[in-house]
Amino acid sequence: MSKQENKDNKLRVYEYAKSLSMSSKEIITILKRLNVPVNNHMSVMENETVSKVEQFFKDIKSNAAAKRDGSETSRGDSRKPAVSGASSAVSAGSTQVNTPQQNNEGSRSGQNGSRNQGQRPSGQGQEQGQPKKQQEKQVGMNNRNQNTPNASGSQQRSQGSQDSRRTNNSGSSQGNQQNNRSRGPQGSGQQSGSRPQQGTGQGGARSQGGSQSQGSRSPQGGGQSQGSRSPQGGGQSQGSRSPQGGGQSQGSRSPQGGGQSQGGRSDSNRAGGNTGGYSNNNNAGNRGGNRTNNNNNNNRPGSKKFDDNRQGGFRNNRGGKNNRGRNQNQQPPREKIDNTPKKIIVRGNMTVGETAKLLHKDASEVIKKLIFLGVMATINQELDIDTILLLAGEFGVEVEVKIPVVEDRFETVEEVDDPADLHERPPVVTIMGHVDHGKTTLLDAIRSANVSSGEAGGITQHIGAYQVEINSKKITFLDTPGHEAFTAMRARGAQVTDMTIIVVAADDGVMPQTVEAINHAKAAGLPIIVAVNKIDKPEANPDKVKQELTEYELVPEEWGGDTIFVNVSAKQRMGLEDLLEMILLVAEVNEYKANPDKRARGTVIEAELDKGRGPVARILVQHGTLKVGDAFVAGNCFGRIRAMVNDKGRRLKEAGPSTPVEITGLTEVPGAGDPFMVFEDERKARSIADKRSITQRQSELNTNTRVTLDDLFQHIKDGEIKDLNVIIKGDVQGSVEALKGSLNKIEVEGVRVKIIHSGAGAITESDVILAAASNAIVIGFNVRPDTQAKQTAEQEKVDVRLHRVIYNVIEEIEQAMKGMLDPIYKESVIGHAEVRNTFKVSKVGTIAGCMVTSGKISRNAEMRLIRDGIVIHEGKIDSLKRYKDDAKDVAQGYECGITLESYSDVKEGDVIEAFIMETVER
Ligand SMILES: Nc1nc2c(ncn2[C@@H]2O[C@H](COP(=O)(O)OP(=O)(O)OP(=O)(O)O)[C@@H](O)[C@H]2O)c(=O)[nH]1
Repeated sequence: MSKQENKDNKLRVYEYAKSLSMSSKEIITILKRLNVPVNNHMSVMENETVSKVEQFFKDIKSNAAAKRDGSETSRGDSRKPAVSGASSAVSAGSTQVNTPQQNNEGSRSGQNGSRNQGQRPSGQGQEQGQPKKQQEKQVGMNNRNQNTPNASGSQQRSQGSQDSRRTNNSGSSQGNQQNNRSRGPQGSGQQSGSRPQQGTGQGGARSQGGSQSQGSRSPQGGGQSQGSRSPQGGGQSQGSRSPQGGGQSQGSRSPQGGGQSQGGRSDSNRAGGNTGGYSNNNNAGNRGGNRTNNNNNNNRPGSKKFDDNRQGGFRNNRGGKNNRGRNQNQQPPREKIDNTPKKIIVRGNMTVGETAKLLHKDASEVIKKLIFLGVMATINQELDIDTILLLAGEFGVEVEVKIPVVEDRFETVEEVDDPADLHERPPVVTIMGHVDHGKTTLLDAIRSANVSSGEAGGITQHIGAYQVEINSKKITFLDTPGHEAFTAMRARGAQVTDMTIIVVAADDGVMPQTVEAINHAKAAGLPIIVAVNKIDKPEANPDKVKQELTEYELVPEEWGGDTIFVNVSAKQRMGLEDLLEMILLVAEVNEYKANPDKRARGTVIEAELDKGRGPVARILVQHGTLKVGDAFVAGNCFGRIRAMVNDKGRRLKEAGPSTPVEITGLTEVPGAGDPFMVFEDERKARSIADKRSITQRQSELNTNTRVTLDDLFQHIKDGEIKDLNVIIKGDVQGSVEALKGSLNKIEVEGVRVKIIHSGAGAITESDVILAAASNAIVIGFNVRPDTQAKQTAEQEKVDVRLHRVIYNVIEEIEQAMKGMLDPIYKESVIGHAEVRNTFKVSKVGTIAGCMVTSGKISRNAEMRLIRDGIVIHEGKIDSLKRYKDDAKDVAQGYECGITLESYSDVKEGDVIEAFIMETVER
């Protein structure tokens, strides 16, 4: 209406486009698509044409609305307002209306429903009910615009409502904030405003609206905005519009403004703002400032489509370019969406940048937080897991640390189970003690006692470990006699035992191996039970044993200590039950538990190649449950459990924690103490086993297993050497014998010298080869290796020691065995200084005025004076000065004065080379 009525009463494309906040080109395109002849932006749009365009919009709108309705139901309310806004925008002519509504929906649930409904219907209602096409057009436009203020704006125009706009503006200006807030409403407000203007009788709608939303506001405000929306739907279509048309528009507008302004403060304001609608929007958009703008902005993205909210934009345009400008300029930054993850998974150290990315934060933000935590870091700096944990905590992000399992080193991975998954398991017990104190007899006695009591037939087989049952509780004994197996396993990192029974013969008392066993058990941190054996013997003196053991901090309970002592006779089978009960008591106290509900893991106790069955391994299941058919890795071998038997010779299908079993199905024979673990399938097991053997081979290659005197002590310490193999070559047989005699007497820390070969004459290549084969060192007394021997020794890394004094040989070997060889020193040049001047000072000598040309000169360094490439003096620096001050160090590029200790023949051009002697690690 407005445009047509305005000016020459002709609506031109550009005007129409402008009224829709669209480009002329867009309208032309639409017209062409509708097969309406059009030349350019100045072409006149007949009513019929406008109707067609509006119908086009409407179609799009209804299609989109239908789609959206479908999708909305599925999406639910969870959508973010922005998203909904966009979708609504897309949805066509009614979009703007929708948009606001949706926005509202997002923000306020109450209004939404009504608005939406109102809006859509309004579009339709208008068309149907409006007598004039123009109205329709406007409506159509409104529909588009409806959403936006534009629509209303256009209407206003038509009605000469400019004044009202102004008023509106004023109103809106006041109510801006509100308006702003009520983005959605604004849209709707506009519509409503516009509709009435259109004379469609929206007024009625308004009145309704008034009642709806803004009871509090002025009826006008409320009536307008809401009326327009929800009512629009119903009200409009039903003739309520017409009556309201003019009166409303005018009346309502100005009041609207008022309503807005007032409303602005209260909640109703929003409504008011909304209602104030178009004006508000305009104002809001323009003046209203940011929030409104925000609304607009928010709408904009969606509004790119011609249906959109943009229309609101048109108003803005109308309101003045400034508005636009403002809107644009003032576009406040979009609210940052907090996309901080709830939880992150960390698999190791990460740089600050990587961490920031994971936390969805800017690196700068992370760096700030780190500073706050006292960590100064750059973006590329690596953060350890602890720091990442701290950092994530600061952002309220949960961290799951998942260190990738090095599968081929599975024995190094400690498994942590949920305490709820842990179940009691039998204790695993080892028996240790001095030779002949009765370990084997005791083990046999316990086993046979148990067998005879619990097992029919009593046939047992030796599988390296066995279980006995007492008081319905099981105890697992490792029956590898002596402590060797135990210590060997420990040396391999296998901790299989829970407690140790130290057997001491009551007639013999504490002996060296008793002490050794105690020390081993203590080193492993195991509880100790002392079994005082052979009490059947008349000369047995258990108290003496107790007394002796107090020296090793094993004090019986009756004497105030906490060590359990049990008197037994393995031979007579006395006290065995007491011993077993005590074991259970210790187990109860220590609560040995394991998770039986996972794949099995354990240790190989013994393994051998059985003629009939192939490789057989006795293993102790320590975690999880081992099942027949499980694929596994044992050491560097793999296999699939073919059959499994327990210590009683019974076939088992499953074996839980602390169960010793003998398994078949291996491809090779693993070593005692090898770790055992089940894998998901045989292929995996094979690849893990392969990797393990490669790693082992590599580490074997890397380690120099050849013994030298320099690392002898280390080998001794590691328990790798019990005998130091030596080959002696001397000038004469007499000196060789003398040397042999002396070396044979050396024994340090249980390690002895073992002479594997000796003779008179030079050291030959065959001596060196023998030494290499038997991991020996070669001692040459007054002899030298021949050239070939020298080369082979270097190649084979055989340690050849040459001496002229017997005493020195003995001392060197002894020191090496004690790890007390004199340290080796290496010279390290630290800098050079060039003498530029010399000054002779009485009592001081010659001061060399120098320039440090490389490195540094240190006061404490040793020096050599070089003249023309020849070392003419070696000694110490006496004094080092910078100007008049003593200096500790003078760095490159600085001048200094140097005097040398007991040497004053320094000349210009000489070079002073400073060096220090450094200790070299053996
Ligand atoms: N009288 C008596 N003799 C016992 C008792 N226990 C073991 N013996 C005897 O002591 C000797 C050594 O017993 P073993 O069980 O072989 O001792 P061990 O500690 O296992 O010995 P090694 O395996 O060599 O370390 C045997 O002759 C047993 O018969 C006991 O309680 N009373």
